[in-house]
Amino acid sequence: MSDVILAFNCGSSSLKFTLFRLQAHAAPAVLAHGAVETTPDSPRFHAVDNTGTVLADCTWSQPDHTDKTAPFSLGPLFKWIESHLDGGKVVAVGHRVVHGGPDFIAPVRITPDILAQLEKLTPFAPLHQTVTLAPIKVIARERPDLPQIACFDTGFHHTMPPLAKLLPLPRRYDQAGVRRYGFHGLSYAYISSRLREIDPKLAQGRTIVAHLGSGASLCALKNGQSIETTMGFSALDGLMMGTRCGALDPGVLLYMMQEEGAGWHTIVDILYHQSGLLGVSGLAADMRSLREQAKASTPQAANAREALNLFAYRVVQEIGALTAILQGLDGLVFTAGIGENDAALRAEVCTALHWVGVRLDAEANQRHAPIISTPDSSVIIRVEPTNEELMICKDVISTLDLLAKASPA
Ligand SMILES: Nc1ncnc2c1ncn2[C@@H]1O[C@H](COP(=O)(O)OP(=O)(O)O)[C@@H](O)[C@H]1O
Ligand SMILES: CC(=O)OP(=O)(O)O
Ligand SMILES: [Mg+2]
Repeated sequence: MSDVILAFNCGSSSLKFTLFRLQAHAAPAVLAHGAVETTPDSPRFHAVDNTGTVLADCTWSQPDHTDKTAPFSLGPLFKWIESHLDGGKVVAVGHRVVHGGPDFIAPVRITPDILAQLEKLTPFAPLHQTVTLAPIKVIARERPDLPQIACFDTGFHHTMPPLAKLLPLPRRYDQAGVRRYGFHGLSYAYISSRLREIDPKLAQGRTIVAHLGSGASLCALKNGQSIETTMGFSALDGLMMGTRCGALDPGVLLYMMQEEGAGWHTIVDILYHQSGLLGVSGLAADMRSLREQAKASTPQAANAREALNLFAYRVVQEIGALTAILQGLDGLVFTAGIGENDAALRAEVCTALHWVGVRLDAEANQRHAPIISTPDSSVIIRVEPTNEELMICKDVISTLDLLAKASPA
């Protein structure tokens, strides 16, 4: 009977999951992956196997739960998993937890005490932390005997030098944990380990990884370790995103408060949900949809084009800053939904980086090839799919020392 690990990668509107089968002498094998939409109006469940064949596509009615911080059930998901495991058994669950605060760097087994400590970090990432802790609470309620491991999005950036973590505020804020942490660490940890496999020389050099998804950030890697990143204290900082503003003059917040009487809830909603590509275009947060709408000759399409241009401009601007911190650039890796799929964005960014010695192979870029720079480019440009779920699975295996017990492949 095979042991299976369930990895959750929880976002604001969906719970993505991947099921891995443990193998004694091989990498974990993907059995299925999918998503549960947890918004009340669309409790949709979708799953495919490792070849992309659809295994499930249906809606689930969700019973109401009194615990408003974990208001859904994962019973139907576990039932579905168990009916598709051929006698296999889920032995542990790993979760991407967005904020580990100053103390949580390595993955940790969740106990009631650890959960309480993670909840205390909610003010650091009010939306993400609540959302990523919700499935942990649901499973603790519905499957109390199942070991659960928290894997932190902030953990990978603990190697940033102290100066990169310090905010220019009165000292008491740093003492209260108000400092720069960085996010998307599971994605960067995966890309860093992947580079060691596919390009060991580059892995030892100076590389910027561009994780461009709904949330977006850049990470400066030196010899495989994070030395700087564009997100800081919260997942609002840095690049412009789908609905988030990215770095913003704090004077704008003062203006909103003073001139519009905006309170915490209004400001959270504007900065997290109404800004970024959505705010500037007035049309959509989703890059693919915006690219389509930008083709029209309407005034709204002009706004869409400006939103796309600003997105690229911010990426170029922040790559410039990270290149200065790295004191040069050997590699640039594009990853996540936009980074992996949007050839136009990559082309715009690379054209603007001509001064650093970036030379793009336009044909390779169009077909999303693994290497999209020309041989004479002084910077190697790569497109590499991220795999946060595999990192979560590996963290679960090492934390619980599961490999010793795994059956052969
Ligand atoms: N073929 C594509 N071309 C351009 N953008 C794409 C494509 N496929 C996905 N995207 C964009 O990727 C983004 C989502 O990225 P993803 O990494 O899945 O984000 P998240 O995990 O944060 O939800 C969306 O803006 C989506 O439009
Ligand atoms: C930290 C963060 O921004 O995560 P996501 O990209 O999933 O929103
Ligand atoms: Mg993501």
